Amino acid sequence: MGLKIENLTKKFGDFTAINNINFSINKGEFLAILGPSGCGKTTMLRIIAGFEKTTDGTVSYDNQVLTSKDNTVPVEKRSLGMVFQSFALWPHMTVREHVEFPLKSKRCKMNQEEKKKAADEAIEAMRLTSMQDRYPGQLSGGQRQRVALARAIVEKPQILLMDEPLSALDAELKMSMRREIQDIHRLTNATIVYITHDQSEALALADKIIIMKDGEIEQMGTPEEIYQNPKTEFVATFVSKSNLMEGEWENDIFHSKDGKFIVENKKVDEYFKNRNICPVRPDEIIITKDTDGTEGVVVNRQYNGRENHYTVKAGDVDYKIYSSDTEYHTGDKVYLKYREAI
Ligand SMILES: Nc1ncnc2c1ncn2[C@@H]1O[C@H](COP(=O)(O)OP(=O)(O)OP(=O)(O)O)[C@@H](O)[C@H]1O
Repeated sequence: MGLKIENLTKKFGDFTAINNINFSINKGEFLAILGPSGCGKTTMLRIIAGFEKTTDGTVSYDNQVLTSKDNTVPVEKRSLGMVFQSFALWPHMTVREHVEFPLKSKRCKMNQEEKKKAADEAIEAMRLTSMQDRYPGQLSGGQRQRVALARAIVEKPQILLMDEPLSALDAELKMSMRREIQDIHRLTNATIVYITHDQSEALALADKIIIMKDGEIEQMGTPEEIYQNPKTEFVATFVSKSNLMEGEWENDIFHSKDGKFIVENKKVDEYFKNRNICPVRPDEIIITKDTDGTEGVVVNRQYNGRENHYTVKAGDVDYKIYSSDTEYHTGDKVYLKYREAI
């Protein structure tokens, strides 16, 4: 077994930041912990790293207890690499000095030749060879984060902890750095715990995702399970921006309240069926002029290059719809239907 968290609870005074969490992932798996601000993601990561004590419960890796209420293996004795949102680089150290820094610790058992080889490999893996003598002030944001990544992997740690490593970068750079993170996972085969509040990042990178809310796990699963088969309203709306349509389920067929929006052949969790709700993603709704759908009015339209994001008001409810159709405008009367998966 890789990383195992059992009955983990963390209180700050009377406030419970982590409430009795349990999960495990295999060695070499990439876990993303996804949730809104304040849900306890960073606290969880800090406990796994050993920066923070627990109030209750244990963290183990490879069947060795790293953290429990009474006993904590010091951070420097854990085989960990860490990357933070802020990069955490020192202005007076070159790229190479940053990457070599972890190798100077007493726990590093490599000889000089092995250390040089490890630094060379990490620098090359992060494509920093030509700039290894530069200082952080002479690097772009993406290059700085590559230095932080090279430093994190130079000791070949078993566990890599990443706290929103891409959130300080602009949108385009974020996309290209995802490749870097995937390469690191492939090269190191480390067990990765990756904190983010960006749904698309978690879906794109992780083998498993945990959705956290108010210090608890809402759902854990593969990206496909989380996206296609949410088990709570929070997961449905937070991850895939689903509309929560009210109506009635009869066996496997859903009818909206007006009877005109009919959903068939969609896998929906019993949780929603029992509440007579159908989560419908914005890309699963078609806007049409055919009058046999649910009637509404376009109240907002935003073009994002690939598709339009429409808001359609039907009764009291605003529905989000992503569509490649450009012909509808604010104020238009339209009808909504379910788009079955092809
Ligand atoms: N040292 C502390 N003392 C008191 N409360 C704390 C402490 N550290 C965190 N908290 C509280 O615990 C909760 C969880 O914080 P945490 O930093 O883990 O959230 P997060 O999900 O990482 O949020 P963000 O995405 O904004 O960083 C928050 O309500 C926070 O105010």
